[in-house]
Amino acid sequence: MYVLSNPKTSLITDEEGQLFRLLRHLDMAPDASQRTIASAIGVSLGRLNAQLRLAVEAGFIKISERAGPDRRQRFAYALTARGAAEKLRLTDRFLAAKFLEYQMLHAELTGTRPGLTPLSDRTTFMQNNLAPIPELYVSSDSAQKLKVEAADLVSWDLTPRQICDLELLMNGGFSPLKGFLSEEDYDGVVENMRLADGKLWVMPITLDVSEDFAAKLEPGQDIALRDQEGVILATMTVTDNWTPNKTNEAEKVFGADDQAHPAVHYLHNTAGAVYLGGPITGIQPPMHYDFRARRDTPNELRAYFRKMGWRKVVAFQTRNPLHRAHQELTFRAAREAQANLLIHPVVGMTKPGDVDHFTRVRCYEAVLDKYPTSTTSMSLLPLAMRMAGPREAVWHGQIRKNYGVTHFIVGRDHAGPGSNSQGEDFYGPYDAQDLFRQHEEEMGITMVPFKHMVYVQERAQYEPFDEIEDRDNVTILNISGTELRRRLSEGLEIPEWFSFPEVVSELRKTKPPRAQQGFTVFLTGFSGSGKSTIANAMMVKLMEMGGRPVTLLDGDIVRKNLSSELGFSKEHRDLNILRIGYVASEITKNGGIAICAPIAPYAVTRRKVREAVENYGAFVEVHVATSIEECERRDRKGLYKLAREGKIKEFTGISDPYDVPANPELSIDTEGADVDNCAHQVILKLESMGLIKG
Ligand SMILES: Nc1ncnc2c1ncn2[C@@H]1O[C@H](COP(=O)(O)OS(=O)(=O)O)[C@@H](OP(=O)(O)O)[C@H]1O
Ligand SMILES: Nc1ncnc2c1ncn2[C@@H]1O[C@H](COP(=O)(O)OP(=O)(O)O)[C@@H](O)[C@H]1O
Repeated sequence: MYVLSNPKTSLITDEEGQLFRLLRHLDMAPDASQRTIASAIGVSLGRLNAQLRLAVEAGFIKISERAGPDRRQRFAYALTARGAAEKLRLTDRFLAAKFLEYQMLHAELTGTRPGLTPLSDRTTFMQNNLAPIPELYVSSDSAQKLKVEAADLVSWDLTPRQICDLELLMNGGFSPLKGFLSEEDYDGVVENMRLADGKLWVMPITLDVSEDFAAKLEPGQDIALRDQEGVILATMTVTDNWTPNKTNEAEKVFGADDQAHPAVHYLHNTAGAVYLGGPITGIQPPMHYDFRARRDTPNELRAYFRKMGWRKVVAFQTRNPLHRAHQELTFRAAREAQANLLIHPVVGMTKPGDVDHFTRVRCYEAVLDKYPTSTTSMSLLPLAMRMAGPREAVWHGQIRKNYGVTHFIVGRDHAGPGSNSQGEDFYGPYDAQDLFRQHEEEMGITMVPFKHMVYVQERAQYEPFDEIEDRDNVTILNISGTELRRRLSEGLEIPEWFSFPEVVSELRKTKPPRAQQGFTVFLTGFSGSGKSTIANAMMVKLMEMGGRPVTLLDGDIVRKNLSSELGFSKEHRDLNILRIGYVASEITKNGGIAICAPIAPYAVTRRKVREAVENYGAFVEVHVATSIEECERRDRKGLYKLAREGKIKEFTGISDPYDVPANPELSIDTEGADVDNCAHQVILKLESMGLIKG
């Protein structure tokens, strides 16, 4: 048994010291022989043997037999996931002990008390924000070994948000966290923004999984964490496994259990029911193929600041394209703090509906040219935002501190989630600044607060709104995010005082005016109501106009090709409609027009298709509202007769349900109008929605 010291005190026992040296050596040089290890860590062979035995018993290392003639090299030793976690824990304690030792020695030599800032630079050790920060990765040799070992473990396939969280856990961006929160830490964070040991931490970073997955696990079991391609990124020792009270989490962390808040919506609809907690052993970072040169870990940024001699750095967090107001704000912040500037945009996950990060990074690169090159830098942060306003601001500050930044800009409504279900703001415009201020000192990063910046036409410059004394005598201009989106979607002018032409041109490329974007027309109604006939007429009219490719996904045609194996049970109909929805959303995403004409009898499924399409463009639901009597009278295919005779089962409108659309964009009465007129009604609707130009 190892005698481990009390983690609350900084003293380290001899045994811990030896264990640390052993684990460190095996991390750097797995497979070394006993002789090499003994000489590297300075112990006798006999003593090493005893140590190895203890470490194997504790599950920190594993022994394998090696083929070969040399008896002295018969065994190979390598770190296990548990050993790697133990090494990380000891590393922290070692650092703390060494710093304490340093401080005491410093105090003795300089006659000062420990904890005081040293009197002269000569005796200052490396500036706090520039010293390397502990990561959770093992060495690349050990990673190779652990990967093989982890292949036998139960695996969890990480969600996109968990991949973002894991990357920042592993690279030190979420320091002091060493893994996904334990239940005790989670409770502390939710209730009073502190970990169980009292350290400030405001955001629950939890590994949410399904109930089925959680039920398979034993306490203390190691699991492999894989990315969406199945690559093992880390292992985790599951120490905690619990069902959280999500309502309480929503109220305490996000301010209300209101699903208009994107993170609350995620919590209830996307996150798994059970949380797992435990330490992480990092094997490799998630792979990024985009903008690799613009991505830095906390240690890489710290090294960059060291190299550049940047002692003070002010960071600007953003999830939006930079416009002139932001540039002015960042200039002023850097001037006020007399610091260098880091543009630190989030490229992990932001608010649903935001401009995608590919477009944004191209915009940032265009704006970067307008800053003095030697004073400003840009780096991309793979964070999954929660839009938690005040708590999010503090979290952002802690993360930036880990990245070596000394100052942080907090503006109006920092990380605001928009309006709640009553149409009111979730947080006050300066709540984030207030909470940040309360914790600023403890975090060790200084806030640079900013008020709302507006453009004063007479002086042709941006000014903080509440500092404008002659407010009544000048013209104040401002374009809100909503107004900007409207102008972009309608192809209207965006003035130069608002944004840089390069940025506007990038945004226009990604978000062309509505009349050039893709969209989906979704016709629904009984069999024989006229869906296919109207759809065909519309397709011809749209093709005559030209400009965008038109694809018809008719019920019959889809059933012949995409869904040939399906019948007419509820499950099969839903599957059929979701497939149509998926294809339509892809067409819409790529700028085409999709016309769908299935019966689609279920409202819930139609709603899912709407949501999928609306991620990329407009969804126009058209109810072809021909009565069942008229459809039966027409009985074009003779199916109604068969249905009445019971020869076709589950026939929509006869022996199967149809949910009449409650709020379709258009409802057509085919009994009082001819086909051409019905198709024309749809065309007029598309025109009124700005989707086609008249
Ligand atoms: N039981 C039953 N109920 C409804 N319809 C039936 C059934 N059996 C076969 N058909 C024929 O299949 C066509 C409907 O397929 P859909 O893919 O549009 O249906 S659904 O949306 O998946 O419910 C439908 O074509 P349309 O007349 O073009 O609507 C029918 O011709
Ligand atoms: N105004 C109208 N719009 C569409 N179809 C109509 C109209 N008036 C009569 N019809 C007839 O109704 C039938 C509709 O069949 P179809 O388009 O195949 O319907 P669905 O695709 O909904 O099953 C066709 O025979 C069509 O000529």
